[in-house]
Amino acid sequence: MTKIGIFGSNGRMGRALIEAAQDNSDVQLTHALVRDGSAFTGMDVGEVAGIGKLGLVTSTAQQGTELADVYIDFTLPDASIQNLHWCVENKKPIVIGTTGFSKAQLAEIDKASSQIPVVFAANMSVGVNLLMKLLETTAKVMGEYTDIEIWEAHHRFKKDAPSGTALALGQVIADTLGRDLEKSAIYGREGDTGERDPNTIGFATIRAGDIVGEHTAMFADIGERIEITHKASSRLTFAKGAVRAAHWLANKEVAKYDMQDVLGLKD
Ligand SMILES: NC(=O)C1=CN([C@@H]2O[C@H](COP(=O)(O)OP(=O)(O)OC[C@H]3O[C@@H](n4cnc5c(N)ncnc54)[C@H](OP(=O)(O)O)[C@@H]3O)[C@@H](O)[C@H]2O)C=CC1
Ligand SMILES: O=C(O)C1=N[C@H](C(=O)O)C[C@H](O)C1
Repeated sequence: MTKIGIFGSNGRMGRALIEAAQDNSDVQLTHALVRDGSAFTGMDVGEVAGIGKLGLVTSTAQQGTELADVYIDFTLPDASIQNLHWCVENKKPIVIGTTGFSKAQLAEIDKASSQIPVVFAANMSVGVNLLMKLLETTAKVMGEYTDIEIWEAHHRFKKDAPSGTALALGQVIADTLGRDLEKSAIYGREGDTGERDPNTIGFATIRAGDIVGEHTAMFADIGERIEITHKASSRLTFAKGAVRAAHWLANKEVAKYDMQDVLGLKD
């Protein structure tokens, strides 16, 4: 049994993680954190998640360092880095699902991964991680001569764009084709753009209503195109993946892992 802690327990993902932990018999939720001074401090976690009382109340990072074996963080980049430092100080493995990190923050995650085990993935669903494998194959077969476009849609509350998943999909394609994503990426188009440069990878973003998360990668030629799409209809799919990752990470060596490692999808 892995004892897990959740940062940002009152967030959209925090609440889904509480529910997912309840549904997984390999783990026990023993530490549910909220930010210092949060109005949610001291509330029953089940009531925070809307699933009825569970007999555990939320607390802050200061209120215990031995309360869980592995921590899960889906917050915002600055908070995530703060939580990562707390895990390094307390030698706790961490699963990070937050997106939108700056380059400097990504370097901090790399550095922390030489001190504690870290799973870091922009998307914890099985479907998106399988989609990444399909993209490798598609890019190998069609990537050199097709126009590659990635688009994503998310709810109105999302703060970062393009989504971490869209960027990760672009990275898989760029790596497979031996391209530098920073040089190939086009983030939206407007005005007199001229004809399409065949070496670019285009990104488009939709933010609307309560869309949980949708991603499509398109490889378009004259005469045919392939579109590979993933649609998430519940945050529980990400949360279940993250809880599975936390249990998997409990006894792993110090290193940086991703969901492909957790799911055994690496060649
Ligand atoms: N990897 C994956 O599979 C997925 C990743 N995500 C990513 O997870 C992240 C969170 O998404 P979501 O749950 O929708 O976001 P929410 O805004 O609903 O939740 C954010 C949480 O972070 C807390 N938080 C924010 N700032 C701070 C801070 N400075 N100090 C302490 N706590 C803080 C909030 O607390 P408070 O309410 O007090 O501000 C809240 O609990 C995003 O980056 C999103 O892209 C989302 C889904 C799947
Ligand atoms: O903010 C979200 O909600 C999501 N964010 C992740 C991302 O940026 O890729 C994953 C998922 O699509 C939901």
